[in-house]
Amino acid sequence: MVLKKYNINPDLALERQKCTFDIEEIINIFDGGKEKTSQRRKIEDVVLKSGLCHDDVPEECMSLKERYENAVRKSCFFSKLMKTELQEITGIEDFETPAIRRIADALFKDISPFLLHLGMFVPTIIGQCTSEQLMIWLPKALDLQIIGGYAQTELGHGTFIRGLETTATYDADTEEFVLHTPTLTAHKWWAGGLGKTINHCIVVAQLYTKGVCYGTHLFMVQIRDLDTHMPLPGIKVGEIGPRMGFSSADNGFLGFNNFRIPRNNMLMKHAQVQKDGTYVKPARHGKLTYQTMVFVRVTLVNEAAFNLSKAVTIAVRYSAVRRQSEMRPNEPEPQILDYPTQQHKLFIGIATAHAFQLTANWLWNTFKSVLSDMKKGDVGTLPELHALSSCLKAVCTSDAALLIEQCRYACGGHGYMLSSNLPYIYSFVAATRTYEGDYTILLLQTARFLVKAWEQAEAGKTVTPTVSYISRSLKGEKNSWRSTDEGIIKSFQAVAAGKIALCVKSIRDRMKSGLDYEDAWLLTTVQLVDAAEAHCRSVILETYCNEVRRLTKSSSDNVKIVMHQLVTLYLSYWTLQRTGDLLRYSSISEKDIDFMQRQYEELLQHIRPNAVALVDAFDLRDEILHSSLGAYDGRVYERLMEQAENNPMNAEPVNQSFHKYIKPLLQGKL
Ligand SMILES: CCCCCCCC/C=C\CCCCCCCCC/C=C/C(=O)SCCNC(=O)CCNC(=O)[C@H](O)C(C)(C)COP(=O)(O)OP(=O)(O)OC[C@H]1O[C@@H](n2cnc3c(N)ncnc32)[C@H](O)[C@@H]1OP(=O)(O)O
Ligand SMILES: Cc1cc2nc3c(=O)[nH]c(=O)nc-3n(C[C@H](O)[C@H](O)[C@H](O)COP(=O)(O)OP(=O)(O)OC[C@H]3O[C@@H](n4cnc5c(N)ncnc54)[C@H](O)[C@@H]3O)c2cc1C
Repeated sequence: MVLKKYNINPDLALERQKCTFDIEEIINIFDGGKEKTSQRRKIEDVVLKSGLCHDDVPEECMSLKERYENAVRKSCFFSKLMKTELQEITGIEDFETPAIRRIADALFKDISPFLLHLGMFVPTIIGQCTSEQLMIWLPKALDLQIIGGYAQTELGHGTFIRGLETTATYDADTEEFVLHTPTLTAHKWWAGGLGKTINHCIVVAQLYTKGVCYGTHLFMVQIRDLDTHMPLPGIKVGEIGPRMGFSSADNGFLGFNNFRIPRNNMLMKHAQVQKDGTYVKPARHGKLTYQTMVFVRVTLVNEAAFNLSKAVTIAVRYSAVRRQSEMRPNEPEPQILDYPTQQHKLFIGIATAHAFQLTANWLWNTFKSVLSDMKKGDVGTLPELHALSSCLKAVCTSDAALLIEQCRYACGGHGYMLSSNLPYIYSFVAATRTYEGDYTILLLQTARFLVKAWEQAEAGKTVTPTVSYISRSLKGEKNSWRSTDEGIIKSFQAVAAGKIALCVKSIRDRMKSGLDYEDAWLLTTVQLVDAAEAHCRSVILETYCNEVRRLTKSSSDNVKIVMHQLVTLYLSYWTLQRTGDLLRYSSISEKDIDFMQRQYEELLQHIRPNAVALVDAFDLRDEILHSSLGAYDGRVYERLMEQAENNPMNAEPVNQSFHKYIKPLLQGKL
């Protein structure tokens, strides 16, 4: 749609006058510097001027088939733009640059069928291929001569990768692998782009050679003819059907009937099958084939932050424009943003978007540093990265989904309109809580690491920095509550340590009563998930505080103040959410809790004048927000009416169903 130009709504104009800080300063902090901001804006200008974002009818009014076809059209032209103008004008060659990710949302209100190509296919080639394989596939994939996806999940198994049923059996006579789908439940299911778009696919299958199964490995498989796009003989492929979201992309199913691929199509950076069928196991770590999942989990923390920033921008701007009820009899209706309960719903969204964005950046740097260790042959830091990326992916996507839904509640009935964009944002983020490792499963992975860390610390060994609080707790350090940043973080660490201690005790007690380790673990999993979540909270709180302090060192005082107000709001909010835990594991008193409650309520008032400016500082263009409620000019009612008038349902005054059904019904002739 072409966005009509309106004058700024006077309420929003007044809000912007109240701002106490330089918005540009905060924008630069989150972009990573002035230059990055200007580079991002340049990219956005190119894409927005390209005309690619235009739809003749609103996306939500198209049929599923039309939505898919429209998204393919845009993906192709956007890919061309990335290869040509964007590279030439900005000098940017990296598809994963955050600026490309952000502006992609101006094209796709839902998602691109090419997402998995860039999000998983290319990263898997980079992470799992030998240098020879890389030279064959990477240039083609980057140049989009081949388009790929990542087919791991099956109809019967998603979480339990070791339970996957697809087989890849090596035939030494022909030097080929035979891919086969032995059962109904072995069909690949869900892979993005698989339904209709891609011609290549990374397939995860159980490797058999010389009659022995060596577990799951990755294979590059061409599934469609490059010219006709017809499925190759031996391949059964299609779309799985309508979903809650992801409607403009094509999630697919895939079955193999003894389908042959060359030996060299096994991705052999870590494990190999030699020509005679001899298996060479990975030299360093058994789970290196899971690396793409770790990469995506890291990027999903960023997705949580970005999508939450969109939702809260929409809801805060709307709340500044919307007037409802009265605070005192006969007074004019206030902006709903003036209600403390509305501020309570929304300001935590702003603070959380900051917390997650800074945590995402920190996690990304940790990921890069672990990759560089691994390149040198050191896999020692991988378990901690796995534990961190697992819990952060779980907690950040889950919190973001809840807060986005809260933003929708904050917009009342209008938030329910698809044109608000809140339902799209929610259904996208709700899926991220499940895919790439379900919430519970990933927290249990972190819990496994925490219990091991506890045992190591008990044995007097040094543990990694993110769990060093365990050693302090084992040494008998008692928590004394202080309502400072450091004090609160320490208390949250005490909560995590207390919960891990109880898990360890429960497991041991259960084993003493005769259970084996597996059963003792299983019966403790409710507590283990809880302990991993508590650990994750302490990591987010600490990272957020540290990063704000580091990044605002040379900022103006006003930016320091407002950024720190948000940090304090976040710490107070979580303290109040977790009073039960804190009363149990820290020395917090009822008086302290009263103080935190008052501090929290005062902070809502302090932040209130800057609320609109703070969401403006996410610097999200209207074309990215796609929202009738959240546009920069605040012309909510004009846009809602515009959307209604453009609704294809209103193209004819009387719908044909009246003549076909209603009239005959009215006349008793049906
Ligand atoms: C033109 C178009 C424009 C668009 C452009 C936009 C630009 C886009 C660019 C970027 C955007 C990025 C966004 C990306 C979005 C991507 C969309 C993704 C869609 C979804 C995809 C998927 O879902 S793929 C499928 C994912 N599946 C899963 O995650 C399954 C979850 N299950 C598991 O991971 C495992 O089964 C599980 C870990 C649960 C258990 O594994 P198991 O082998 O059984 O291991 P276990 O016995 O429990 O543990 C043994 C041991 O191993 C350790 N370990 C386990 N996993 C890992 C690991 N990953 N790394 C390291 N170590 C691991 C574990 O801790 C144990 O250790 P020890 O305790 O023994 O020491
Ligand atoms: C939109 C979307 C896109 C996707 N894209 C892809 C893709 O491109 N490629 C791909 O391969 N896959 C993809 N997936 C699949 C996704 O990775 C899986 O759905 C996800 O990993 C969860 O696995 P599952 O569906 O088997 O859930 P299940 O494992 O069946 O989980 C169901 C429930 O059982 C619980 N549960 C399972 N095991 C345990 C356990 N051991 N202990 C305690 N509780 C347990 C879970 O917590 C959950 O509550 C996609 C999924 C979605 C929704």
